Amino acid sequence: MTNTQVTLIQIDNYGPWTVTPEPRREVDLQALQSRLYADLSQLFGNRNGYVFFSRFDNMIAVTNGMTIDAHALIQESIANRYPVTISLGIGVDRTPVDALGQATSRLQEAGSAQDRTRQEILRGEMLDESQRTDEDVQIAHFDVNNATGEYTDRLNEFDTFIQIEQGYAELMRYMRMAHDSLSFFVGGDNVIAVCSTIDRPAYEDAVEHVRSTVGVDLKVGVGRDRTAQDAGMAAKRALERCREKGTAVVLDL
Ligand SMILES: Nc1nc2c(ncn2[C@@H]2O[C@H](COP(=O)(O)OP(=O)(O)OP(=O)(O)O)[C@@H](O)[C@H]2O)c(=O)[nH]1
Repeated sequence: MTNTQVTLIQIDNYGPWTVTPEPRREVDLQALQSRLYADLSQLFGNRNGYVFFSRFDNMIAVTNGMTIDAHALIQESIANRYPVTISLGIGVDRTPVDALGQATSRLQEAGSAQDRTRQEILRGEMLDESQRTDEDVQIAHFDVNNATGEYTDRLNEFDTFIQIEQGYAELMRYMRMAHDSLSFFVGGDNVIAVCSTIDRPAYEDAVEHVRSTVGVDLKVGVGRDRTAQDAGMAAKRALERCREKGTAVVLDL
């Protein structure tokens, strides 16, 4: 049974900051957002967590095994290096969506994302060490079949992007609605889903749903472990076995 610890990362009062004292250059905001994502990816990654960029002003991390002190250190490190601060809300639940819901409530209860006085909130529930098991995190790594031959080598980059994004949009909605799971585009033709306890037929249904709805062919490798990093690596190895065996779904559970 999965038990996911999710951290919502929110830049404090970012909207007003982007236009104070007047609108800041968009290229500078893009550089700030991508550097912040890169740093958070490394800071959480060094502690076996995964960070996904979602909207960049908000990011979602899977943080099983990370303590409140580890979160506080990351928060301090960002405040020391950036012109903005971050708030962190943490939740734990059987499904990733419910864990994110709890993490979100912690921040919403503390005030608005655009409240000048709501800064560097650090609140939430953490998995107790004694509760943790090797089944806590289930990660599915989805990949478009032959994206290079079908799209990259045939279409211009924008039309390729539309195809990949359509597959992603359909998959993220399906996994959210049918399985309370969170799917994130991670570049190229890859989507990583943080899942609830899902079995093989459900993954087969997800792949079939995306194929029949938007015509994008996927394969998926699934892994499970104590941390996002270990489950994610197991998923990548399972995806390689999809390639070797020519099958759509390989579970390493
Ligand atoms: N983020 C991320 N990107 C990847 C990964 N593997 C491949 N990519 C990206 O995805 C693109 C497509 O690579 P593949 O999925 O290996 O190629 P493909 O043409 O779809 O071939 P098959 O997947 O074997 O059917 C690559 O050019 C990379 O940009 C991965 O593990 N993570």
